[in-house]
Amino acid sequence: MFIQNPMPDQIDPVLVDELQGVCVSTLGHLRDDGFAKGLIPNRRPVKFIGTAVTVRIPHLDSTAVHVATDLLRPGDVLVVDHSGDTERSAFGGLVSFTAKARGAVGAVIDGSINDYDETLEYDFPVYSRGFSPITTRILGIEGAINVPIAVCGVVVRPGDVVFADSDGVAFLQPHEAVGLGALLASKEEAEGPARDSIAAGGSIAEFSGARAAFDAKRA
Ligand SMILES: O=C([O-])CC(=O)C(=O)O
Ligand SMILES: [Mg+2]
Repeated sequence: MFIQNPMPDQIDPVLVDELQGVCVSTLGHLRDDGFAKGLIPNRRPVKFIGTAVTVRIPHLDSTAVHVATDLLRPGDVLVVDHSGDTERSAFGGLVSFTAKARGAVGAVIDGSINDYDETLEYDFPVYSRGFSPITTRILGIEGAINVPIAVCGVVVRPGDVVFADSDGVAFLQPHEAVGLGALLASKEEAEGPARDSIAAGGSIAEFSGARAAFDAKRA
């Protein structure tokens, strides 16, 4: 059976701009949930922020990936739940070429990819579990587009914010991203004076609070 829900509203371009200026790992200093643990990028440095268009496929059939890829809009990110399969790739050169041609800013595949060199040639950023030369087929068995999916144990809804850079991928609901760029920027800006102080002989442990926390429980 196939499901195709409408394309999600795209995230506010202001949120995209705000998150462009900050690091995913700065969010990782503040929370543990929502990260796609275990995925690697096809290249570094990498940075993309966009709207999740979700796809779930079974192990062997990538029919829904091809259909969804045609629907991508500028600013979208293709996010694929391959139902736990890593032996077969459902994402290769032609899919990345099409995604890029539609204006998508990246892809996040909870599965393997193929045509690795081609993805680089098209300069299309893809996070995945790795690489496989064995691919899916167009079998018309089943798949779902724009439904909630699981990516590395994280629930991703169509329209979620995909926040990716060289350190990894975070998924946020749009309301969680409001004001987040400013919060992360203020945290990063605080490191400027810390660097100046450390360069002059100051202490990272004083800056971070580690010295005080350590001493408070020192045996
Ligand atoms: O077609 C596929 O499913 C994967 C592939 O090789 C491509 O995208 O070029
Ligand atoms: Mg191919």
